[in-house]
Amino acid sequence: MISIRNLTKSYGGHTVLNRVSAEFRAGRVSYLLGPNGAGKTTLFKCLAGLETHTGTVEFDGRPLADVREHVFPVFDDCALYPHLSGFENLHFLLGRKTLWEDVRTVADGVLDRATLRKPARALSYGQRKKLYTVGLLLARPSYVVLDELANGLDYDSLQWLRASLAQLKQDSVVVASGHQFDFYDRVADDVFAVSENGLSKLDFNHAAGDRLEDAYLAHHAHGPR
Ligand SMILES: Nc1ncnc2c1ncn2[C@@H]1O[C@H](COP(=O)(O)OP(=O)(O)OP(=O)(O)O)[C@@H](O)[C@H]1O
Repeated sequence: MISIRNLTKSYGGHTVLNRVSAEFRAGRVSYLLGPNGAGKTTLFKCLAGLETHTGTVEFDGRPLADVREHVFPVFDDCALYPHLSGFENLHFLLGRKTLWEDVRTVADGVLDRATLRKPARALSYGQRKKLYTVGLLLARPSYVVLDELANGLDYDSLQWLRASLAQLKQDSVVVASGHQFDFYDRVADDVFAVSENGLSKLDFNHAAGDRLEDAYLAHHAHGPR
């Protein structure tokens, strides 16, 4: 579990998150929704130790410093070393050499060998996203933080990503954000809204047919404005 307690993050005089608390549980995908600029990426940066903040973040009761190698954050830009090949970038992401045979077991046809041999600067936005997802599937980290991973993926890749997230969450805490409600409708187990400096858990049960758009609109109508 990832536990956040009274986390506050400000940039200069602008408070983005004000004393927010939440628990993201293992075996579930915790999905964060919220308008542009609400603070989703900022929260993820705090979870990954990339921003200073007040309040606490614990990973199964331990501070980030103790578990850092088990935390795998993926940000929207999917930063890669541009002059290195896809394979070499996987090496850096995983801390070990990665063979095509390893990739093939998880890539399921969405990323081929020739693409991984190209320098990363020649990869499309969607291919970079898929490279990171392959890295995740091979690393099997305990804590996964995904900022807009589904952005830019084609139809088949989205089906693969959905199945990949279902696999990943079996032994991980997965926290994700993104604006594609129709994709996350069948991915999200727990839903949190980031708005007005706050973070609140919404009533949502995808097994009962709940829709994220309805949950979002209800929160928007009745939540803090
Ligand atoms: N380094 C920074 N310095 C100053 N302000 C920042 C910085 N990073 C983010 N902000 C501000 O913090 C607020 C939250 O930004 P953030 O990127 O977390 O939003 P978001 O919810 O991820 O948005 P989106 O849905 O557009 O990705 C915004 O007002 C943004 O301008």
